[in-house]
Amino acid sequence: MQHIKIGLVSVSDRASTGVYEDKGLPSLREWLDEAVLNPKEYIERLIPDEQDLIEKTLLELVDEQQCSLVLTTGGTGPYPRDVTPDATLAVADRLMPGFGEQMRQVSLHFVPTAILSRQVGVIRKNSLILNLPGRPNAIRETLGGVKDEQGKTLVHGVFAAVPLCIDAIGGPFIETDAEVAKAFRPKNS
Ligand SMILES: Nc1ncnc2c1ncn2[C@@H]1O[C@H](COP(=O)(O)OP(=O)(O)OP(=O)(O)O)[C@@H](O)[C@H]1O
Ligand SMILES: Nc1nc2c(c(=O)[nH]1)N[C@H]1C(S)=C(S)[C@@H](COP(=O)(O)O)O[C@H]1N2
Repeated sequence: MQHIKIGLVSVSDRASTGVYEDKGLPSLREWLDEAVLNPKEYIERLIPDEQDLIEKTLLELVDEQQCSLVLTTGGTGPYPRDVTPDATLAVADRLMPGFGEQMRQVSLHFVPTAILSRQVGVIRKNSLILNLPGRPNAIRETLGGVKDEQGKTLVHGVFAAVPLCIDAIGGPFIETDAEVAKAFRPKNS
């Protein structure tokens, strides 16, 4: 299996200044460890809600570290200091609107305020960047989707589409644990 480098960015004023312990990075790692079977290297950053710094961090993770996937958590809402989507759009080569659309759809199954997240998905160079909401539970919810008590998928999480997207931009072939997030690749793709 191919090695994959993944950038993880927790954007939170309070977690980055120690007001509370950051649960964003551990939750991202925990979910990815369960879902992705490839050997993985995580590059992690915990930063405040500052647009310049978020942009610089994304540029470093994509251009210098060459992460194939970058997941951010936090700072996607309507509050004045929520600027993660703005920073992500500023470094984007191409928009992938389906990721934001689907995450809001999935999240509506958990919270009626799902539509307040301005989260986006974009491609920069050979990297896919996805914004996730800041509540630690939102990571599992948006990536994994909605499952019934037997674990059967009721609504797909967005991770089902991540491996094919990364194939398309020249990244490593991602294999997943189908119980956690079944990667969908159309036949002959
Ligand atoms: N990185 C994090 N670690 C732990 N808990 C978090 C984190 N981010 C958010 N939360 C929890 O989710 C709630 C809502 O998150 P939200 O992103 O709206 O925080 P916020 O109001 O933007 O503040 P901050 O940027 O300081 O985290 C927070 O009050 C907190 O309980
Ligand atoms: N799956 C999921 N999506 C969610 C939420 C959540 O708890 N779970 N919270 C919503 C709320 S209350 C807000 S304000 C927005 C933005 O959150 P953020 O600023 O922490 O990124 O995400 C929304 N999307």
